[in-house]
Amino acid sequence: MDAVIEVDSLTKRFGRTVAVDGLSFAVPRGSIVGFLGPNGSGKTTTLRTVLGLTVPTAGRAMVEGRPYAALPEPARVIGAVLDAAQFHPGRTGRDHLRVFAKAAGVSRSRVDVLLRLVGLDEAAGRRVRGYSLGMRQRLSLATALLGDPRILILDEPANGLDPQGIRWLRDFLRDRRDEGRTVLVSSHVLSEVAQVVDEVLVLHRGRLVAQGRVEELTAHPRQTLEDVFLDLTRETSR
Ligand SMILES: Nc1ncnc2c1ncn2[C@@H]1O[C@H](COP(=O)(O)OP(=O)(O)OP(=O)(O)O)[C@@H](O)[C@H]1O
Repeated sequence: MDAVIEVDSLTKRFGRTVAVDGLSFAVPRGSIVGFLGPNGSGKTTTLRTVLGLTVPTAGRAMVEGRPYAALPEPARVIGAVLDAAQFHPGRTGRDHLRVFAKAAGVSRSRVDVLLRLVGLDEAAGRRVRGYSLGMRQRLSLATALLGDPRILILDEPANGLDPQGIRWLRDFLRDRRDEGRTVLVSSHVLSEVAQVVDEVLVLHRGRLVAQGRVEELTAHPRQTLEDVFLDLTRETSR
């Protein structure tokens, strides 16, 4: 397998909390992988480690064979939407992207390409303070794509989106995959991503409890992925 992300025996402790507990997995190139688990199961911590934002207690996370910090042109390799991005409310969507494009050494012309791609071209001249949550998510996605990265990491991108927004997001992810990109997308609500993912990783209390293609995990014809997920992550209160 041509793995673009490899997590190897990763452990992260915060004081006495074990957020990630000996986690290993690989993400194949050109796939959409769902990173699933209930609240507090360690998804964000893992994704932050892949992006070099959290230092592991033990183990490692590699991107295209190197730790994030050793990537020669990280913006061209991996783009991320981690949490509801912070936008300057008085800035227009276009200005927001221009500021980030400049910082990333990306040409201004790419800003308009991306605004069209995420369907914000008409709203680009409006201030972000008037944007809906869905529009902010689109702007975050455009920001993550500035460097034309081969890999996208999205932490709970469907949070707060309405059904149209979720459908738009699914189509958007499929289109990125069909361009040959790899997407690792986390969610604690399985139904948001079940239709679009090629594979899922199910996390529970910092450990991998299942990994595989959706149809492999739902061996029984009447069993849905939701059933499997709930079974695997029962007694989740922590
Ligand atoms: N900076 C931190 N300091 C202390 N504890 C932390 C920190 N970050 C995460 N944790 C703890 O580590 C555990 C895993 O958290 P994490 O955010 O990785 O889970 P998650 O699966 O992303 O959850 P959610 O779906 O709620 O975002 C939780 O118990 C959390 O409280």
